[in-house]
Amino acid sequence: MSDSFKFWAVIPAAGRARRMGETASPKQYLTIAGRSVLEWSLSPILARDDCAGIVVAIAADDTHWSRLPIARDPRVRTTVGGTERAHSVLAGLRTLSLSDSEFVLVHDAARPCLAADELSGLIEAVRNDPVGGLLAAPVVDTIKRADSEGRVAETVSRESLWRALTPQMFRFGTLYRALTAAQQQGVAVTDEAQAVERSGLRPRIVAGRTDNLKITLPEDLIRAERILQEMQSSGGRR
Ligand SMILES: Nc1ccn([C@@H]2O[C@H](COP(=O)(O)OP(=O)(O)OP(=O)(O)O)[C@@H](O)[C@H]2O)c(=O)n1
Ligand SMILES: C[C@](O)(CO)[C@H](O)COP(=O)(O)O
Repeated sequence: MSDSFKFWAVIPAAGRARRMGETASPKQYLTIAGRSVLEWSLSPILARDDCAGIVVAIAADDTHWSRLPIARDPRVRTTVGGTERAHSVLAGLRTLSLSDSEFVLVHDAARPCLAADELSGLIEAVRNDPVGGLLAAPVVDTIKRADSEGRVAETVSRESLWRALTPQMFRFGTLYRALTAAQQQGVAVTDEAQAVERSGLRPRIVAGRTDNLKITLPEDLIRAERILQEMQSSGGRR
């Protein structure tokens, strides 16, 4: 019997990339290893048969998206994002007509190095989970909290600390209600899991790859390009 599991993806791509400084275009549209960051981020998701479709939340004044070849893919639609990442994700959810139990996967447009095996790992670990979950990487550095003078206030135990990555995958009803509640309460959640945690649930942590980096600062572009070139030379998205 064929597996009927399907998920929709929401891709927040409406950011202004302020931490990148002056660039030719917002970071999600910069070209690395021959393709835009955004197209790299979408490609492992579009390569899956269980992806029912993708909603990309773009800025209201975005002039880049329509020039990308992927904009002509019938499985990909766009909507206008919001002032915060969480608002852009919620805008994407609002375009979907899904039952509460259907899954939605959220992946940053600024994470182009997502590997196929890592994506599969999340989906297989979460598709039967009652809450949902996220890719994350264990914290391996010693963590310091700084004081107002830029000196060490304390060393924070890294025991059981993880860095949240994306994708993060939750059932539509759980995520929609959690993000709506956070917005109504004026709470700026920085990932989907935080909103779900605020609703009293505990998302599953799934170990992701440390090279699933988010392009945030200029030096991240070079790192991401090297990772993608290594992926290509080793025969595709691992
Ligand atoms: N209002 C926003 C803010 C961010 N994002 C998206 O969320 C992802 C992660 O956000 P981040 O790395 O912070 O991107 P920016 O907000 O663009 O970066 P900055 O904070 O440096 O401006 C990115 O794909 C970004 O496009 C979004 O869709 N809508
Ligand atoms: C969602 C995220 O990528 C998980 O680490 C991160 O929280 C996004 O933060 P940003 O400040 O919106 O980039």
